[in-house]
Amino acid sequence: MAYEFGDRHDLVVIGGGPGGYEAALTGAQLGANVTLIERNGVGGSAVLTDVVPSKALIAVAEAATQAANAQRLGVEILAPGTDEVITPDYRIDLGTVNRRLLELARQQSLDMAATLEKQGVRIVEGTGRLLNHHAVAADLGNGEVAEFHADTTVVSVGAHPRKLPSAMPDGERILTWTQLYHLEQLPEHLIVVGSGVTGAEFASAFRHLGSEVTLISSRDRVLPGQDEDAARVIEEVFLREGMHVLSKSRAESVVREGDEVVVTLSDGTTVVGSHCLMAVGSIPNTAGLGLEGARVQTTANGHIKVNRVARTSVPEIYAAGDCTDFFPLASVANMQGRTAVYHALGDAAQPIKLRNVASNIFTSPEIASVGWTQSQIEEGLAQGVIYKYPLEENPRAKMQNITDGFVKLFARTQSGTVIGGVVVAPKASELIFPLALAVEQRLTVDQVANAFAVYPSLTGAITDAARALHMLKG
Ligand SMILES: Cc1cc2nc3c(=O)[nH]c(=O)nc-3n(C[C@H](O)[C@H](O)[C@H](O)COP(=O)(O)OP(=O)(O)OC[C@H]3O[C@@H](n4cnc5c(N)ncnc54)[C@H](O)[C@@H]3O)c2cc1C
Ligand SMILES: NC(=O)c1ccc[n+]([C@@H]2O[C@H](COP(=O)([O-])OP(=O)(O)OC[C@H]3O[C@@H](n4cnc5c(N)ncnc54)[C@H](O)[C@@H]3O)[C@@H](O)[C@H]2O)c1
Repeated sequence: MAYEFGDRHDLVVIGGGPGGYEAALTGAQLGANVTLIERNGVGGSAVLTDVVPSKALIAVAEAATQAANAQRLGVEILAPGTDEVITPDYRIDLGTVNRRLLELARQQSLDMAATLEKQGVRIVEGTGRLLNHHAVAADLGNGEVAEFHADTTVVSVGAHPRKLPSAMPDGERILTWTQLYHLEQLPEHLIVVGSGVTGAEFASAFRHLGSEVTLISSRDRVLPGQDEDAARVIEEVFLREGMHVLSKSRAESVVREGDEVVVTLSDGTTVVGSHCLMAVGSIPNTAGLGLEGARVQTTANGHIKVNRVARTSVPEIYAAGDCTDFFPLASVANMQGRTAVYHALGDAAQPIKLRNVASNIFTSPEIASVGWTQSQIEEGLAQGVIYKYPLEENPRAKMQNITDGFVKLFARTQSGTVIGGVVVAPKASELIFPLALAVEQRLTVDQVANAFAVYPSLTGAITDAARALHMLKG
């Protein structure tokens, strides 16, 4: 039957992570006929191996350190039935912890699949690939292939851990982050190769869980590309907590020798541990997708090029998430998936402003940021002034014995409009939202300062920083 413009729109989504899930849900809500092809589980790597289990593991690490924090505030812990003050020891049963994390992830994946099905989305278990700009195939296993007509296709296939040929993971002692959740026992000595966000988060978590940790950083400091003051705070905390941080050290090879792993650095020195986590970046899952045949353009690294409404070089094909050349965050994947479908189906699509994306690094303390960065301001890419307010001056922080961290605010010279900020604090992920709102809504430092912050509260540090920038408008 000939297709008539205005017929029910066939939307096919390949990949059910944050990008694909949101695209499918939005499509169903807008009345499209939606098919989602997913090969592993709805929720994607974000739910099954990346965000959900890692943040749940970090919650365990935080719980493990609470007794020590309480002691610093003067809480005495007594041996049962005595007045003897003891320093409590703790042990992590990693097998039990991991089973809980995987179950949490599995359940969330099932809940998300159920939500999609309730909205009328057809979920196809299989591996999707583009046939052309109006047709998608799903390999269902056993040689079976299903084909779908697509008025619009959204490709949201994510990425997988990068592996170095000289440091191949064996799933037992040399691991990618997706393999950590099968460990039964806490690594005695975990060597983390790569000090980007993934490496820093796991190094912090495993140190708090009780492992000896060595972090191998190829740059001169951890968290390259992040706010320098923030990275300095984290590195100081890591060192204070007994982590070994090797900077300007590139891992050339990682090999297993019995129950040990040996990491050889580029200067020839070796580091020996019980386990090694490879956190050296990700590769987009775009090989074999039929992109070239469909004339979808990619970058040299295989990321799909998209514009601000997530459209690719082919107007009927959109792409969202880690397989694109945008910022690899679950929140961005979500926004791209939604925006793509709004745009394709003729609803009001807001082009995505990457500058306004709030992000957080779940180390301890956390680092949250939004907007322009200090280095961009210093390079003259944005006109702004910078104010840094140390948390140790904040009354609530003093009460809670928080000594590390700060709130940093960036405001446009003259107008005083908030253009960015960084928060380094426990739960910085919760504190960044007022700054994200200020950046999105172009609030001035005076408007932020005039809002009431609860006294005493850590958000008071945000209004105090905004107040300190008041003179800008003068
Ligand atoms: C350790 C770690 C922690 C992270 N923590 C955070 C965090 O705290 N906050 C945050 O915002 N971001 C975080 N991220 C980033 C986040 O995980 C990604 O940005 C997010 O998963 C991207 O979503 P996506 O939909 O693009 O891809 P994914 O979540 O990877 O989903 C893609 C899906 O596509 C499927 N697929 C692939 N190819 C095909 C095919 N051909 N056919 C059918 N299905 C296919 C896969 O099975 C997968 O289910 C973290 C990343 C890592 C590695
Ligand atoms: N909390 C979060 O939101 C969160 C958490 C994890 C990841 N992510 C997302 O994933 C993205 C990627 O982060 P990532 O840390 O996985 O990858 P990355 O590419 O940012 O970092 C990998 C690091 O490994 C280093 N490296 C590579 N080879 C090495 C070697 N042989 N020896 C030593 N170091 C080596 C690189 O120089 C780099 O600094 C982030 O930008 C972020 O968007 C987000």
